[in-house]
Amino acid sequence: MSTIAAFYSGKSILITGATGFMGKVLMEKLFRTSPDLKVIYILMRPKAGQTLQQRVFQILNSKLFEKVKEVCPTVHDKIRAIYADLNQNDFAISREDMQELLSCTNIIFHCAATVRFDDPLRHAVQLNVTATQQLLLMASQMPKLEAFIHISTAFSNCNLTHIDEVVYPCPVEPKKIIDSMEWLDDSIIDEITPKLIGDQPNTYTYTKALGEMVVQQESGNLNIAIVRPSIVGATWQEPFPGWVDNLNGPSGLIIAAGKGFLRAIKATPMAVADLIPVDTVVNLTLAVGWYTAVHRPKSTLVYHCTSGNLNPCNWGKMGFQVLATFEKIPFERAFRRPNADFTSNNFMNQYWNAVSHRAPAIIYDFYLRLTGRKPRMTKLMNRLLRTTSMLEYFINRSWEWSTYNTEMLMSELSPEDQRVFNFDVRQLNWLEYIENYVLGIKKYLLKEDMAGIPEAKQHLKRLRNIHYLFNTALFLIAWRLLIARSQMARNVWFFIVSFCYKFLSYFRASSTLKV
Ligand SMILES: CCCCCCCCCCCCCCCC(=O)SCCNC(=O)CCNC(=O)[C@H](O)C(C)(C)COP(=O)(O)OP(=O)(O)OC[C@H]1O[C@@H](n2cnc3c(N)ncnc32)[C@H](O)[C@@H]1OP(=O)(O)O
Ligand SMILES: NC(=O)C1=CN([C@@H]2O[C@H](COP(=O)(O)OP(=O)(O)OC[C@H]3O[C@@H](n4cnc5c(N)ncnc54)[C@H](OP(=O)(O)O)[C@@H]3O)[C@@H](O)[C@H]2O)C=CC1
Repeated sequence: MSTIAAFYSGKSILITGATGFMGKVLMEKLFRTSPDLKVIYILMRPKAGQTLQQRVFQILNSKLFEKVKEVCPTVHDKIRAIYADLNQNDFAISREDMQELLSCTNIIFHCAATVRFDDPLRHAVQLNVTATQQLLLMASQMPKLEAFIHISTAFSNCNLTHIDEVVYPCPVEPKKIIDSMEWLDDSIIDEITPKLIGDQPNTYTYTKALGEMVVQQESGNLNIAIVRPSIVGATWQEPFPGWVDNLNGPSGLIIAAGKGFLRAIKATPMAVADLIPVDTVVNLTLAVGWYTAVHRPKSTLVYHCTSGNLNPCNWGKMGFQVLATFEKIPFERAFRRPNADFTSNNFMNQYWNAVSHRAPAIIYDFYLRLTGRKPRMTKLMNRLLRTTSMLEYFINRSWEWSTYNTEMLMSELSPEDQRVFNFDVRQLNWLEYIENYVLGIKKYLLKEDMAGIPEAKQHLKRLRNIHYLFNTALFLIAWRLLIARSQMARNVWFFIVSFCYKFLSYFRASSTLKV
């Protein structure tokens, strides 16, 4: 039996962010491999009109949990949803719940965070720094706690190009930032944000770096580890390939490209696309939980969960494979044919934005207005361009992450654990993975039926014909205008026509001779 799976049996595990992308996969794997675990406490809030119980019910009834329900029929009873809002003092947890958490918890996985790049600094600090500090305080009062695993990001130090598995100091102490958020008003915070974040690209990476520092400074006697995944993508293998349920990272852009909205993006084709499947991150996280609790390393170990140094793939190859997959598995009701191009030149990027994004949106909105409908394409396009501009930082650079700790951990695992908790990305076949990723987006995010593929292909053919017709008409109009204005263009035109005529005459004469 797997040593790691056995370790989690009988344990009470606390997870923050369990309703998020990574949190769900973490819970699924825990229940599937250690069905005898005692309980999983999930700190969560009601959302979108759903109570805690409704949210849990929805998660457990999703496709992701189908296998779990076979292996662990009592899964409903083993989840304890605890009302908590990480934005509030003491997380607004009731006294009884707090008592239970403090006295029973064995392992903590802290996944909750705001992952938005444009969150106001105050909010990002509250969730990614202050909440981490409060959770550590709670952890320090848990007599049975064996390990605290903090999920950070490989980009928390993306202002560096070579990143080691260490916590780097931040220019301003996290405590000072937390204190200042209490008395500064929003307008001043907005004004000083660019100065504070310095060479970090956004408030997300900045606050994740501060969060790591808090973890290191306040670790006390706790057994703590930090896991740093890079760009987390759909599942590779488990519980099945291609599962994804949110638009973060590449997923949103793959949809935009597949639906024909995204036609060009400023990206460096040779830059490393450091994508990592979510099930790989979860496997490493569970292995880290076990190792930290059992081996109790003297200091806080950082584990990079990245693919670039072991099995690199670049954005050019990834983009090509995404487009190739659209040929086989097109998305339904595309706006234009999928044909996204990478450009590393600023001027060309502006040009394509005007010609391939804004102009078609304006034309389409004009058509909607003419037919008495509400225009919406320009708004959607502006949103897409804002999103691409925010992601540009990450697709035009390459980073090198050292993975000594991660490799050390791999060597510590038994062959059975290496199989059950596989995080060796050298075995990943990118082409197959990307194809499954696109398929997963179609099935689980867009909820499109596979039976609709022939109709989607027909639709793309129609779009291609419209495209050719439109281009031919445009060319003829431009040419007609040119001929009317320029003697030179007229001469070229007559030369081409007479050349074609001569060629045709020669061709006809030679074919008559043969007969
Ligand atoms: C050929 C192709 C090549 C592809 C090539 C790809 C390259 C791709 C590189 C990526 C590189 C990242 C590298 C960092 C890796 C980390 O460590 S960070 C973790 C990942 N974090 C992210 O990706 C967050 C990025 N996103 C954001 O920050 C914000 O969404 C943006 C980009 C600022 C956009 O904000 P916004 O315009 O205000 O839009 P927003 O309100 O968020 O959402 C618009 C709509 O989408 C929905 N939505 C937004 N997010 C979600 C979600 N997660 N789930 C479901 N619905 C959502 C909203 O509900 C909303 O719908 P409506 O309410 O309008 O109906
Ligand atoms: N996705 C990625 O590409 C990467 C993610 N990471 C890290 O991995 C971790 C998980 O990310 P991911 O799963 O993708 O993120 P998601 O955005 O999918 O999930 C975030 C989770 O945090 C919870 N949360 C947010 N605010 C609060 C709050 N005030 N109170 C209670 N819970 C809250 C959310 O709950 P709710 O459902 O109620 O909103 C949700 O469960 C994060 O720490 C992130 O920084 C690191 C690298 C890349």
